[in-house]
Amino acid sequence: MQKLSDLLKQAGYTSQNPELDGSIVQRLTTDSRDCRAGDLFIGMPGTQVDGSKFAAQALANGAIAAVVSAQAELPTDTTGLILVEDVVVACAKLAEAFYGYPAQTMKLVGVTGTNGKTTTTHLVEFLLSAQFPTALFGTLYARWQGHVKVSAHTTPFAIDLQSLLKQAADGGCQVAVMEISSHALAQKRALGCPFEVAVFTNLTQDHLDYHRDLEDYFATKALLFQADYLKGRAIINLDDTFGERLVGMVQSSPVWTYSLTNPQADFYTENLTYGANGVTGTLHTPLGAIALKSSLVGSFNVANIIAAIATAVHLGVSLEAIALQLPEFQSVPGRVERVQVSDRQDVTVVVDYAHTPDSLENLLKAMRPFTQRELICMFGCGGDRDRTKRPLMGGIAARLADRVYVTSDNPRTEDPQRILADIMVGVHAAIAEKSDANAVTIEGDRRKCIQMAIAQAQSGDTILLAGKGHEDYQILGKEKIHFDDREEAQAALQVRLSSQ
Ligand SMILES: CC(=O)N[C@H]1[C@@H](OP(=O)(O)OP(=O)(O)OC[C@H]2O[C@@H](n3ccc(=O)[nH]c3=O)[C@H](O)[C@@H]2O)O[C@H](CO)[C@@H](O)[C@@H]1O[C@H](C)C(=O)N[C@@H](C)C(=O)N[C@H](CCC(=O)O)C(=O)O
Ligand SMILES: Nc1ncnc2c1ncn2[C@@H]1O[C@H](COP(=O)(O)OP(=O)(O)OP(=O)(O)O)[C@@H](O)[C@H]1O
Ligand SMILES: N[C@H](CCC[C@H](N)C(=O)O)C(=O)O
Ligand SMILES: [Mg+2]
Repeated sequence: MQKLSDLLKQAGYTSQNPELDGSIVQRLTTDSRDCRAGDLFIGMPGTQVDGSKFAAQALANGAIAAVVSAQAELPTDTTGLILVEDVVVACAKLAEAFYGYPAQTMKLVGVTGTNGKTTTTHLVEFLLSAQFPTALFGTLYARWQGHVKVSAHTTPFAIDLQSLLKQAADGGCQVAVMEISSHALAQKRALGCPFEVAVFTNLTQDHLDYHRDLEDYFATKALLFQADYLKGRAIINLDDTFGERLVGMVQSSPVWTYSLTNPQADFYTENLTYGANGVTGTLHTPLGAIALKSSLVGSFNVANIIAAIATAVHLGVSLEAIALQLPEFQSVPGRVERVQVSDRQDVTVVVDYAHTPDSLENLLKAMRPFTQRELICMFGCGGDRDRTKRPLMGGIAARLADRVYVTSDNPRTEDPQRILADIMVGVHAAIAEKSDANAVTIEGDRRKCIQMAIAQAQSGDTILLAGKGHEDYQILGKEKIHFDDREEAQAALQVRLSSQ
């Protein structure tokens, strides 16, 4: 809680309503519908509407004042309005001032990239925790020192982010590791956060509903590596072509590169051996080599591991401690998560969050060597999201799996049939290229589809249920219902067992 005039001054703004200067700000909010007495409303620009339009409603609901864009259409009576040039910047500045600049008391690690953020941040949290109390913010949850809050977004909005940082700092955390989405960078959710480490995992197609094209998506991700955000070291994947480009773009910070194979990189691996139960090999680092052993499956996870190790090394964790700890890391919920209900189970079922062409391809390739008989892929694509990735995912599934089940993911407000049809364009094109046409089943009801895929499988098959991973809901229209691939798979496996 702060006096309005003090808060504005700290954030770098001048008071425009002397009669309100003494008012005590109890909360910051960006939703006029949720305003109450003691709130300072911030009218954010959105994809649907400009929040500045709702200043009058916010004030009527009890807000002390409303921060709005100086460019917005203003009412004749401007009582209670605070005009700023850039509301998004103002929101970030007010949020950090309101919560007392919590990021200044911790070391921040930001992980960006299309795939691997959640996995890498979990690995970083795990490797650091023995030495530093560490907070983790990401797609699944914000957690620190025994507190867990389920996330609504991969990167919290500025006000929530600063509030979480404050709670983590008050809880004694010395490090906060967070996923930084491209949406977050575009919307300046983490503006003002000084990152000691910024990690770039990779960039492949996604989010082209939000970004103009891949170059625009890349330019947005690259913002995290500029001096505004990055105060310490950049850690960049040299195996990714955008990563290679990014190395040349980082001007003001030292860079460490990593690679699975390239000895030019600062961190690279050798002699990797993949098994159904994980991977072993050697990791070369600027401080010497260590033995690598992890239960994570797939070469993409080795990339995540190297990125996490480089981060831990930069923050001062010894190579010995890392080599000792790493084999103990179990898994991340919903990432290559096996569903096992009985020793008698004769098929392998894996739930995974692959929801981009690149992740689906990597996952299918990673599962193939451990598939005794056929590799079966069930997936769908989210509605109100990048439509152009759908046929690409259809093509990948049809080419790399023996049998494909196309179903719904989160249709949101789109017609589910249209999403299935978009996917099928890619499936058909891939099948046309091949003489041995794969079996393809289309079933829009995800529950039924999981039941069919598991019931129809043969002993020794691997069934991949992709796209929703940890999600315990399905979004149909504007409604959110409980739905969990893991629970559905367990039930279907029980039915299969009882009929054997
Ligand atoms: C694209 C995007 O990020 N959209 C977010 C944005 O919605 P919007 O731009 O459509 O908002 P809007 O409806 O135009 O409203 C503009 C402003 O007016 C305010 N308003 C609106 C109506 C009203 O009566 N009163 C009022 O005050 C709203 O609270 C808002 O602040 O602002 C909304 C509320 O502030 C967010 O809920 C919404 O996130 C939506 C739910 C979302 O799904 N975002 C996803 C795409 C996202 O951010 N994903 C990333 C990346 C995930 C990944 O890595 O794959 C993430 O970090 O999670
Ligand atoms: N480094 C990687 N490269 C490519 N694919 C990966 C990588 N790491 C994980 N994957 C695949 O991508 C899926 C999502 O991984 P993860 O949740 O770690 O990514 P994310 O970047 O956090 O995704 P989101 O943008 O949805 O938050 C995994 O389930 C796996 O199939
Ligand atoms: N953070 C991603 C998650 C996608 C998960 C998938 N299940 C879907 O709903 O498309 C997004 O908002 O695009
Ligand atoms: Mg994530």
